[in-house]
Amino acid sequence: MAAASMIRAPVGQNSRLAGHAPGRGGGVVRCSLQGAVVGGRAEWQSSCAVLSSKVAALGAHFVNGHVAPSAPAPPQNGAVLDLVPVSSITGGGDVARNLPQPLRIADLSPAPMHGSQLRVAYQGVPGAYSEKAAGKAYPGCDAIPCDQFEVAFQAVELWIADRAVLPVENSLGGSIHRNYDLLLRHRLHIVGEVQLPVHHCLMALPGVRKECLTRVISHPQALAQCEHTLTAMGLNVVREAFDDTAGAAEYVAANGLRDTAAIASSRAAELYGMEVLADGIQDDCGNVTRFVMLAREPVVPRTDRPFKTSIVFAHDREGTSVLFKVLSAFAFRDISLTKIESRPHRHRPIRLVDDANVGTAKHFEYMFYVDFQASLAEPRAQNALAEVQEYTSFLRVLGSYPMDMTPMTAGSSSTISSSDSS
Ligand SMILES: O=C(O)C(=O)C[C@]1(C(=O)O)C=C[C@@H](O)C=C1
Repeated sequence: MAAASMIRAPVGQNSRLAGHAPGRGGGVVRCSLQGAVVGGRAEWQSSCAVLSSKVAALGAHFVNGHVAPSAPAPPQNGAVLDLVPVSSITGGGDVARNLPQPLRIADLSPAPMHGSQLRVAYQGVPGAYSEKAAGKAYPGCDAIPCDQFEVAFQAVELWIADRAVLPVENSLGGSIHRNYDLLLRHRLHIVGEVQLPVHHCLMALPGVRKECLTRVISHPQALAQCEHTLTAMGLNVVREAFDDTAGAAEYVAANGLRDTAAIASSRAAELYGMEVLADGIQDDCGNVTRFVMLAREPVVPRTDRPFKTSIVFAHDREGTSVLFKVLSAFAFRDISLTKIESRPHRHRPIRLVDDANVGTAKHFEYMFYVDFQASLAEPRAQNALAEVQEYTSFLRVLGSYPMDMTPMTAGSSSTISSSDSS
């Protein structure tokens, strides 16, 4: 897995603060499920095309109450697409270099060609757990570091990367809310999941003793995952949030901070010349983070292996019975839920589109995210979703993808195979 130079957010969006900051406004369309849940590969593909053309045609987000362009920018010549050099066609020259270059079949392919290296965006710097997750999800990939979660989404949307691998939940620290919000705001598809055992080290500059430390910096999730152990170690240190674990190690090393330790992976310690003061400081040895793989195109759901489907929905009716009804639609069909998450959404209108393609902005108190264990190719899942659609005002399928069957135990190193067939 080759390391690439980091993709940063534009000036003004960048920060070295933790990446779990509240998001900004965005909008989402209501996509008709009728087309999306029918069986068969051809129908599935054509319904995806319908959904994406609907999204493209709508082409607007509500941002802070205003309509803003939302369609992802097309790939830019040279910067993103690997085009044939003009000089090889024309013999060179300044004029020729400025001319638009012809698209090739490979440029139109939604997935990289066989044998080419998949570019996978992750948040953090080399040595971050997300980089390791990218390598586990796509062995041999070209992992592209991004300074924020949102930049990883944009890298895929702008064709700078083919996939993004982003953390969504940890067995100790819980959900990574920022990524739930971003899943709704962006239009990428979940095409797989990967579970990564997370083993933290406390590290400092070589020669620094624990007693000299006044501060520990790391990603907020990592700090949360080590909270009890840090206290039990008797360290008199303030905890400070940083963008990512490996970035914290790099920061201590680059600034020669002898009063500050970082919590990060042993690979980060090696990469940035740090000394490990304590190994395995997570509060539970079964500490596991679940990552999702994102792509511009969905995978075709199958029934020959265990699949999971992720949805997000909202309702505008009074009372709690809607949630009860939605959950019962799965329970009656014996479909297990693996995750339920709710996110407040009062201040961000969602754009709903009716059958006549007329859009209206709607405010919902909460967005509900549900993962269930079934493939969208299964009739019981299609029926459950058709029923859910009746109870809700907004429903979107985030993805139907192969489950990572790796047991949730630390130290397990089995590799998942994604049927993200690219
Ligand atoms: O900071 C990193 O190394 C990350 O990859 C991020 C992250 C997260 O967001 O949860 C990933 C895995 C661990 O749970 C801790 C941090």
